[in-house]
Amino acid sequence: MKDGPVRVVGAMSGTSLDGVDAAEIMTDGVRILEFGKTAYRPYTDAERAVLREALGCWPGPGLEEAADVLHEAHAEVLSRFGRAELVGFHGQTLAHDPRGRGTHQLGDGAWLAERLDLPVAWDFRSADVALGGEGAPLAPFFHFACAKWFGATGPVAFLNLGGVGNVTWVDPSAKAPEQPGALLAFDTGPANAPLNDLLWERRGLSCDEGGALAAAGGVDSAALETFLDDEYFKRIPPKSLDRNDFPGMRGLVQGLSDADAAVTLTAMAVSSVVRGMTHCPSAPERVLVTGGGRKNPVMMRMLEGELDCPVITVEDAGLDGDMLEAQAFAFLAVRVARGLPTSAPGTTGVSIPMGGGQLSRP
Ligand SMILES: Nc1ncnc2c1ncn2[C@@H]1O[C@H](COP(=O)(O)OP(=O)(O)OP(=O)(O)O)[C@@H](O)[C@H]1O
Ligand SMILES: CC(=O)N[C@H]1[C@@H]2OC[C@@H](O2)[C@@H](O)[C@@H]1O[C@H](C)C(=O)O
Repeated sequence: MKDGPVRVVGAMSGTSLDGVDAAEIMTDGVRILEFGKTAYRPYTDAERAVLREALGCWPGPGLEEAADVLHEAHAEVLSRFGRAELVGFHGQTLAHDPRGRGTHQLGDGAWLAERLDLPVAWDFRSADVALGGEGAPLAPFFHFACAKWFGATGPVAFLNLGGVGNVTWVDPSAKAPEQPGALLAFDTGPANAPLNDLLWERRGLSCDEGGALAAAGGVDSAALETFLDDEYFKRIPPKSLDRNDFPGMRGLVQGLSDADAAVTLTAMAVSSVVRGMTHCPSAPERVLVTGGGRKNPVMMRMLEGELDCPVITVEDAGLDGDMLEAQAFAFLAVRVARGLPTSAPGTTGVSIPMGGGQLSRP
């Protein structure tokens, strides 16, 4: 790849299974020069059902239909961009068990490279897991570049409220993200996934739009306490989660009305973030919220009430909270192509800073 900044497009299909986000940035893999075009390709209900069916599966036969759905959705959304130097393709996490069977992102970057006639960086997580890391979260190196981009002067935290929640504490005075002490990142707990699953099962809806159902309910504090007793919250980070790692959550809200169950699951997401923040090396000056949960006013109000530092959205810092993960995998793609590290002891717990990912050329 030529030296200096390049135009790169990243694509992410997240754990909430809503669709594919894609975004272009101009970067040298260290600094963000410019944010560019973005695009979103929602899954149809039928496509989502195919992907849902594949959740929990490890590589092997039987995933052809899910792979077709994923590949075609990506090919379509990525065809909306002008010619880029490189594509970053996260794929769809189907299973994540870093201390056991590994991590599995559905999607073949070599196929996509042929289809788009472009180099594709992909399989971002497995090398980190193979070297003893959690394989997630990986957005933190990009969060570091974002903090530099908007000129943060003191520690800040990025909080992603997707299907799963994750936080990145950033010290923007560090020279590089792989420098010891620059970053601490980890998954906080389940965020929107259990809420979406509840709404889907009970009402055939994809999410609690605007937190409307939660706003009408009351938190069941016994269920919340039981949830917070889980040993995950005591574990020292880095640590990561699979989408369905808290299977007992459903049972905890089973006997509750729809509204009480929704607000209790919302409170569980928020309380796990609040617990998580106690692991940060110092109180951040601000928490910048990204991901779909920032559009849920009940979740946001609870966070503001429970965290003792200002809570803002990433938009307040000039960023795009719908596209941050797609942009992250564009940024990481350039780091993969240039042999730069993509994870470090503070982000995935891997023993030394390391570069993951594969690069496939057409
Ligand atoms: N207007 C809204 N009201 C309530 N919830 C919303 C709204 N918009 C989005 N969400 C929630 O945010 C989710 C999508 O968030 P996001 O796109 O950040 O998840 P993801 O990227 O798939 O997940 P992850 O970051 O775990 O990979 C939706 O499934 C929904 O639960
Ligand atoms: C294994 C996996 O896909 N993890 C996702 C998931 O969704 C949110 C959270 O759990 C985070 O750890 C990660 O995604 C983001 C993009 C990351 O790697 O930073």
